[in-house]
Amino acid sequence: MTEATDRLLLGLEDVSYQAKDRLLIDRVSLQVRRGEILTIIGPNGAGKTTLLKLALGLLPPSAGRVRRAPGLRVGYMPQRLAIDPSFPLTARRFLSLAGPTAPGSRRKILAEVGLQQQIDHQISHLSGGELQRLLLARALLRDPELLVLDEPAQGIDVHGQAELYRLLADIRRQRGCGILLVSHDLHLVMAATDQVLCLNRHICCSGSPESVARTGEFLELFGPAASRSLAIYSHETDHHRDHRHG
Ligand SMILES: Nc1ncnc2c1ncn2[C@@H]1O[C@H](COP(=O)(O)OP(=O)(O)OP(=O)(O)O)[C@@H](O)[C@H]1O
Repeated sequence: MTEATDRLLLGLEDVSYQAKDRLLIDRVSLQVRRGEILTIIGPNGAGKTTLLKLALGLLPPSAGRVRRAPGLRVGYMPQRLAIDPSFPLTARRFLSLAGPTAPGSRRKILAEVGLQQQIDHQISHLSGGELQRLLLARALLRDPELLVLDEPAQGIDVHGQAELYRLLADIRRQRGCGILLVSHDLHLVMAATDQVLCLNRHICCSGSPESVARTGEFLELFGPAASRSLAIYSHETDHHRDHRHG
C-alpha cells in the first residue's frame, strides 16, 4: 500500500456515549482509511446513527477519543431530504443552495451520479433513487476525502439499491475517498464494502464481509438466511473485488 492509500481519515478509540441513564454506545473503536469502505450494520436502535454523529463531531463522546485527519473534508448524506420534496426547486438549484462551488462543478457532479438529464427537473418529479443520488451529489460538492452516508438506499427498490451501491464503489475507485456508511441492506451492501462492523451498542463482530457472515454473533442478530445470502453474494463478486482486498 502506498502512503496515500494508507492515510487514516477517521479513528474512534474506545468511544462511549451516555444519554441520560442509557449507554447508547459502549467502547467502540473503528478506523477509516483513504480508499476504504466501512459499513456499519445492526438492528433498529443499535446506535448506528448515534455512532455516525460521534464520528462527525456532532455529538461529544462521553468517553474515548475521536480523531479526524487535520483539515479533513467530509461529505455527509443524511437518510432523507430535509425539505418537502414537493417544494418547487430544480436539481440544479437544490445543489446551488449548498453554497458556492467551482464553475461547472455542479454539472460535473450531477453527471457523475447519473443525473445529467435531470439537471433542470423539479425535485418533485424525481424518483426515490434519483432523489438519493441528488443527496449524494450534494455530499460530493466539497470534494470530500471522507463520505459519511446514513442508510443511503432507504426507500429505493432493489434494482435502485444495487445501482446506488455500484455508484458508491465507482466513486471510491475514482476519487479514492474513504466511505463510512450505515446500512440495513445486508445482501447488497456486501458488493462494495471492505470492512463490516456489526453494532448493537457495542461491536458484536467486525472484519471482512465473508468473515463476519460466519460469526455466531452475526447469525444471532440476522439469522442464517442473511448469512447464506452474504456468502453467496461475496462468492459471486469475488472476481470484481479490488485485489488489494480480494
Ligand atoms: N439523545 C438521546 N437521548 C436518549 N436516547 C436516545 C438519544 N438519541 C437516540 N436515542 C435512542 O438511542 C437508541 C439508538 O438510536 P440510533 O438512532 O443511534 O439507532 P439506529 O441504530 O440508528 O436505529 P435505526 O436503525 O432505527 O435508525 C434508540 O433507542 C434511540 O431512541
